[in-house]
Amino acid sequence: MKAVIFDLDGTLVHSLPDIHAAVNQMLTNERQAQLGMATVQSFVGNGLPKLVERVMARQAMDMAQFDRIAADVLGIYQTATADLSQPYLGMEEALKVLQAAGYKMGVCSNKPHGPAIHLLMQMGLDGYFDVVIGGDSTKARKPDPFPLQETVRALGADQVMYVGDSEIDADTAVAASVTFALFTEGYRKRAVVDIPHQYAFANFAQLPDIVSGYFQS
Ligand SMILES: O=C(O)COP(=O)(O)O
Ligand SMILES: [Mg+2]
Repeated sequence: MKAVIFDLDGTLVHSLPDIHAAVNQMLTNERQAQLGMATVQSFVGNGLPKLVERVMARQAMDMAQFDRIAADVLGIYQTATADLSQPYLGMEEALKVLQAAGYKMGVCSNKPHGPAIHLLMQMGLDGYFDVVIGGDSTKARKPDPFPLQETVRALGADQVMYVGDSEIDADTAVAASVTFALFTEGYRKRAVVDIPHQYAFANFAQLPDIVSGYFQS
């Protein structure tokens, strides 16, 4: 069975504006200065605990408060997960084409599972995915291969492509020996040539041909 597995933040959805807003709401609560969108973007990718750690380090906040601050950010984000987020252009159309072509689809994200499900539901995307693995769903987070392997296993897939936007996704695919398609318009930090990938695309209209080309090869 053939499956296409997607990353979420910066791949299916431009979710940064809501993440940014949640971080800044927490910073307001803590009487700290606000952070810009680009700074917060550079902190996204390794999951919520890492994001909070990076924000607190940047603001020289007391790390003894980490658990309370992380819970605060999660609580705020859970109440406004999809207020400002935008689906990438053509993404849902590509999912429709892939679903109609018979591919099974899953999500493997470092975003916590609760907000990941909430975001997919709010965007009307939950019906495309049989399995959603979040950053807190398994014993490990990407770039550890385990969550991706777990997504493959839960889908019951024997042939897989992973689609993601970051070097973390690329490293995960390498570690799991899974073919990787890089969406170049998300939150990557390095140049496209410096990120290991078998396929790259800037427009979701290209994805169905990439997927069918790979599975026919
Ligand atoms: O939550 C993050 O840091 C990144 O989430 P992603 O794995 O869906 O890109
Ligand atoms: Mg991502």
